Amino acid sequence: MDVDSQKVEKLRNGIIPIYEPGLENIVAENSKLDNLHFTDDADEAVAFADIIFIAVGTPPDEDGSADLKYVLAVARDVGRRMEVRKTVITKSTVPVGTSDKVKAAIVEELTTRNKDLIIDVASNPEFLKEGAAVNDFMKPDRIVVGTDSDHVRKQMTELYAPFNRNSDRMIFMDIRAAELTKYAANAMLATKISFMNEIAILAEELGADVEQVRHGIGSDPRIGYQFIYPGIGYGGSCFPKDVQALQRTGGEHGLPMRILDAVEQVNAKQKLHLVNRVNQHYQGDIKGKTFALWGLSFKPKTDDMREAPSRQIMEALWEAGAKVQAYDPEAMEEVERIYGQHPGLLLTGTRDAALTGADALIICTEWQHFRAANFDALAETLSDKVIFDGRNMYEPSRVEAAGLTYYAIGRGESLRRSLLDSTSTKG
Ligand SMILES: NC(=O)c1ccc[n+]([C@@H]2O[C@H](COP(=O)([O-])OP(=O)(O)OC[C@H]3O[C@@H](n4cnc5c(N)ncnc54)[C@H](O)[C@@H]3O)[C@@H](O)[C@H]2O)c1
Ligand SMILES: O=c1ccn([C@@H]2O[C@H](COP(=O)(O)OP(=O)(O)O[C@H]3O[C@H](CO)[C@@H](O)[C@H](O)[C@H]3O)[C@@H](O)[C@H]2O)c(=O)[nH]1
Repeated sequence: MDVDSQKVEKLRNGIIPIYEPGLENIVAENSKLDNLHFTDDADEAVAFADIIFIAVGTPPDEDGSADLKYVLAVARDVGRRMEVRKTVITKSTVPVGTSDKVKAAIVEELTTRNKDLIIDVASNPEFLKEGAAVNDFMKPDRIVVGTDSDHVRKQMTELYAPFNRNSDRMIFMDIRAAELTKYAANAMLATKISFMNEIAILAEELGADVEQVRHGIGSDPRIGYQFIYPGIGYGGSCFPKDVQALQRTGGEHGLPMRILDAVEQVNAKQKLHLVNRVNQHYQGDIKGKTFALWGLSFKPKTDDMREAPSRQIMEALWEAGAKVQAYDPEAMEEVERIYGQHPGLLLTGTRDAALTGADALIICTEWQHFRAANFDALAETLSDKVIFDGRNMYEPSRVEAAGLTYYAIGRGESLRRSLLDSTSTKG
């Protein structure tokens, strides 16, 4: 059930409104098997379901806290319509205490209607990653359920049984602990990224290669290889808003979240790090330059542009009078929706078309498709023979062997050579 009727209509016709690998087949198969129905009619949805998941958006409010208006609207929708006992599960990422608010909103509606029905409200946060959503859902590393009801415990165990066969991944806990678990998980992952980005900047200054450091520390299982890739800052619809919401929650309880303050500050700076390198390379004058830009979405395998670092990078380049020729395998439509016919932006149909007439290349998203690059051809095409790589896609020596200047993130040695190179080119 979605209030966006156009989305519902598309889904009914087998059209997936977002790009998510593997989703189309699952929707088609289960629609065909009559396992899956789409509706914009709340009456129909509430009457049909024993268990109702609330999975609507929780965008940041003006003060950074999570805006609960959509979540509470669903709660009221349920309270206005339920005629028998229901279980309502909060799947949206919501601050601690929200399940109590959801229950209160439902009970208020029931009271208005003089109904005395049992309502169970529980928390079941979602941990999937965009671009890997299907696999993360089918093979979860944990299924967190916050509840104080044996009835819900039984329902959830039965519901998740098909995804829980190999080993028991159900983790039952208190509702408040479940709500906090979601924020703590995202905040920890964002912290790993900002930590690594800070180390990367230090590595640049010290002439060390952060990719070697990453291997060196990731091999310690206490640290692990995941989420220590330096880059141009974390984006997307979750980390930025969830870090902010947790900061806000701490603040409300007189507990400033000092680590998260730093995580956010480092991320904000990191998003402009590559632009600073561009300016440094061109000694502050990029007016009239044309930059090819590969990758626009906030990460590969999605068309999601929410908080994508590419946006800030493009906007900074336009501000300085440069033009952008951009290509992304999936996000072009979304970029067009956001920027319309921007005079500084040309969207090209292929990766190579973005290079035509460009002075330099900037890489914002590490789509697999960009890995196999022909550096000799790039050196021929790019008039200033320079690549600014925000995702450390290539081995610096290979790029430089083609006569290109290569800036990556935290690769001090290559940076040192690049800076020497650009100084000598400019005499
Ligand atoms: N996107 C992710 O990868 C991800 C992963 C884990 C958790 N989450 C959390 O899940 C929640 C949803 O995220 P999203 O990215 O899917 O948001 P979204 O904004 O893309 O989608 C929310 C949908 O809810 C619909 N909606 C709004 N009000 C409604 C109502 N009253 N009844 C029915 N539908 C309604 C909207 O029309 C929209 O289609 C957020 O709390 C987010 O933090 C998202
Ligand atoms: O080593 C890394 C890993 C990620 N990122 C960046 O971090 C952001 C988020 O990436 P990722 O976590 O893979 O994508 P999301 O789909 O936003 O998923 C996160 O946010 C979801 C919504 O809450 C959670 O469910 C997931 O568990 C959590 O990983 C992106 O900009 C990535 O480029 C890095 O810079 N370095």
